[in-house]
Amino acid sequence: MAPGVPVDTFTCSRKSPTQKAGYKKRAYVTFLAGDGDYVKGVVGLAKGLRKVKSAYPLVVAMLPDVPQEHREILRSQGCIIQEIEPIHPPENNIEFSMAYYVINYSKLRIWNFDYNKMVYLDADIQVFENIDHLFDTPDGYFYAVMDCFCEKTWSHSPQYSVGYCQQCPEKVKWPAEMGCPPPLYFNAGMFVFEPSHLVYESLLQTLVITAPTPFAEQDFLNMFFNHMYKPISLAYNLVLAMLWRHPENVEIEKVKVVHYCAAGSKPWRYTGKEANMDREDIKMLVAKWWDIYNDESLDFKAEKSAQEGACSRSSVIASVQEHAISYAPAHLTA
Ligand SMILES: O=c1ccn([C@@H]2O[C@H](COP(=O)(O)OP(=O)(O)O)[C@@H](O)[C@H]2O)c(=O)[nH]1
Ligand SMILES: OC[C@H]1O[C@H](O[C@@H]2[C@@H](O)[C@H](O)[C@@H](O)[C@H](O)[C@@H]2O)[C@H](O)[C@@H](O)[C@H]1O
Ligand SMILES: [Mn+2]
Repeated sequence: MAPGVPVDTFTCSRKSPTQKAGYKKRAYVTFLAGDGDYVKGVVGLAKGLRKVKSAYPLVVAMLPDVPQEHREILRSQGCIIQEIEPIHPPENNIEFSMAYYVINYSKLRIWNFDYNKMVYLDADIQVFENIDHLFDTPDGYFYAVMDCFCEKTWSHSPQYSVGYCQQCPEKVKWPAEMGCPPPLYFNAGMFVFEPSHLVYESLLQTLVITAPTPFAEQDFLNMFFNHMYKPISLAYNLVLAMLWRHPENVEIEKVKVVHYCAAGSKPWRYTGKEANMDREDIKMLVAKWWDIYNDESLDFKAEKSAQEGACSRSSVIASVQEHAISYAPAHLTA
């Protein structure tokens, strides 16, 4: 029998110099797959976070099919590249709302990252005001913004068939004969979470026994985290369709984060031809995205960061700034 190993061999944990007691490893994280043009979204996001002087880095969870050239572009913009392997859903004949959603299950790898708290942002998101205070939300919850069921992409759902939307639950009430209304449902383009190897294992074990559904990993995450989901204000993830579906819920001057997820709204592919894309507010938001993308003063400057060192001015400011987190209005969390 092998000689007993002293118990304390397993209990002592050697901390790296930066991992001092109480040090919280935090970062924004996005996801990049394929050799297409979403890399422009990540560049825009990296520059947007720099423009608002975020104190935290942007990690890119990257699939193997991202070309070397795109990796270099993102490294040159100060992104931290974290290679991940794809995650495919169980064998199925489901028709996803968008065929490419099948690869979005790979997002689940971020739960296995070595950070205490992260803010996930899709690559088609732009941050126009500093949201670092989200890292100070109380632990133990899954923070995200409530989605809308009114777009045609939801035509498969019972909500869409009865005309019900959680954004206006009183407008068309959920029919009593259909039982309880669906649980609050978040858009998975932006969320605040705590990576955990235990949760990661549970996610993967649950995934293999869960039949895929039209909104792929977004549906899966809503099911998995339903018990700890805490809705936060639309200001943190303006799903563009809200502008024409629920304008009464949108205070555009308070919006900090814009999610270019409506059909035809990806700024780097924008033509203005799809439905609603000729709206003045859409044109303004697309132009705002391009202003940041084209602003060379926002390009990453390695030497400047090195001089500022780890404790950059913005990280000191971020650590002392107090911010009230605006949660979703009460009527939306009934
Ligand atoms: O070819 C693709 C498609 C999607 N994505 C990533 O997957 C996320 C989710 O896809 P998308 O934002 O298009 O979904 P939507 O929010 O529009 O439904 C994107 O933001 C990207 O981060 C990617 O990297 N390459
Ligand atoms: O893989 C499923 C995707 O589902 C979500 O996008 C949808 C959703 O918001 C619908 O409600 C809208 O109608 C639709 O336009 C939009 O594309 C997430 O943004 C994305 O990150 C990803 O999880
Ligand atoms: Mn998106």
